[in-house]
Amino acid sequence: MRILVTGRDGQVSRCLADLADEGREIVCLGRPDLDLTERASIEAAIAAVRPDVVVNPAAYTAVDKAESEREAAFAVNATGAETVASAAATSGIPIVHISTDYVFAGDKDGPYVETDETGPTGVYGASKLDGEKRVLAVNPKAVVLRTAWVYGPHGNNFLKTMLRVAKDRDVLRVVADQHGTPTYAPDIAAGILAVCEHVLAQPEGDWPGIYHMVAEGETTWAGFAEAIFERSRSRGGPTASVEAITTADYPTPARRPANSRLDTQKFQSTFRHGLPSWRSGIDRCLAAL
Ligand SMILES: NC(=O)C1=CN([C@@H]2O[C@H](COP(=O)(O)OP(=O)(O)OC[C@H]3O[C@@H](n4cnc5c(N)ncnc54)[C@H](OP(=O)(O)O)[C@@H]3O)[C@@H](O)[C@H]2O)C=CC1
Ligand SMILES: Cc1cn([C@H]2C[C@H](O)[C@@H](COP(=O)(O)OP(=O)(O)O[C@H]3O[C@@H](C)C(=O)[C@@H](O)[C@H]3O)O2)c(=O)[nH]c1=O
Ligand SMILES: [Mg+2]
Repeated sequence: MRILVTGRDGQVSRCLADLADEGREIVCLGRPDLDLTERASIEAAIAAVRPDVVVNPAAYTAVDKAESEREAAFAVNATGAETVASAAATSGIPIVHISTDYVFAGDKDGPYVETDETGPTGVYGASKLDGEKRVLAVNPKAVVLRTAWVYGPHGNNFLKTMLRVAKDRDVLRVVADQHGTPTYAPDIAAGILAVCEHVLAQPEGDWPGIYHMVAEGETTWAGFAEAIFERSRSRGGPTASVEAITTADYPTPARRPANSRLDTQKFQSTFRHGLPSWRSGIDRCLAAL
């Protein structure tokens, strides 16, 4: 199996690269070689690599900055995603596209299922939602995987921010009224691989569509921070105590959903694969750092 992955230094791209082995070639290409805003660079990459499947985790992911850079966010997350999907479709190649829990408004009581109404609260979520629709419209062999709260050893994420800030401070104020599921990037990469294998094993199967793929369980950002510090402390790493605050106490340019828990039943039953608990990723991440 040969997989073309967009982006080279992203959290998920790097973890996919780590899964390459004999019989599984994983080619990660980023800017300037592959630029989501340059159709020619995508076509050239597909022609050169001749992949069995294309995976698209590259994205504009700066949630707050997107509020003032709407065009840049849509150029990558909406138009760029469409371009990757349509270039793949031209060669009859399936695409696995990565999306986000931030497509939801967050006012549902329970976990969101794939058929629930969307309603992004910010520009980033809106651009990702537009990307999902475009990908599904232009490539009949498209899988859209919505994941959430990604953390891992590579790149920037909430876990690394917490460890960094804890070096200088004893108490961190963290919002406790946004509910979701931290998901470890290497587990996301393994999940993507399971999807690729299924798609190639059953080319005519009934798999195209949207799926929710997050770790087991749920927490809040404050709960995640507490768990990070508990595990870090026990390993002799940086630690701090967490003061639970509300979203109103922590003003940001972009509004985040209060609830972005995702139901993963459809993903698990279709692809016969489940992700480990969000907690179990923390120790693995600290060990890898
Ligand atoms: N991070 C998170 O918490 C979550 C992420 N997601 C989604 O998961 C996917 C992976 O996220 P993650 O790995 O964290 O993202 P990162 O922010 O770690 O990486 C994004 C990558 O996209 C690349 N990129 C940006 N613009 C372009 C472009 N025009 N052409 C080519 N590459 C580009 C970046 O390159 P460069 O390094 O050069 O900037 C970077 O390598 C994304 O689609 C994201 O929307 C979903 C839920 C949560
Ligand atoms: C750093 C920090 C953040 N927060 C809050 C702000 C926010 O509500 C929440 C998370 O902050 P961050 O900016 O790290 O996370 P954010 O950029 O919102 O993360 C999102 O990224 C995109 C790409 C996604 O797709 C989402 O799934 C999600 O992971 O924690 C605190 O309360 N205290 C703090 O010290
Ligand atoms: Mg952020």
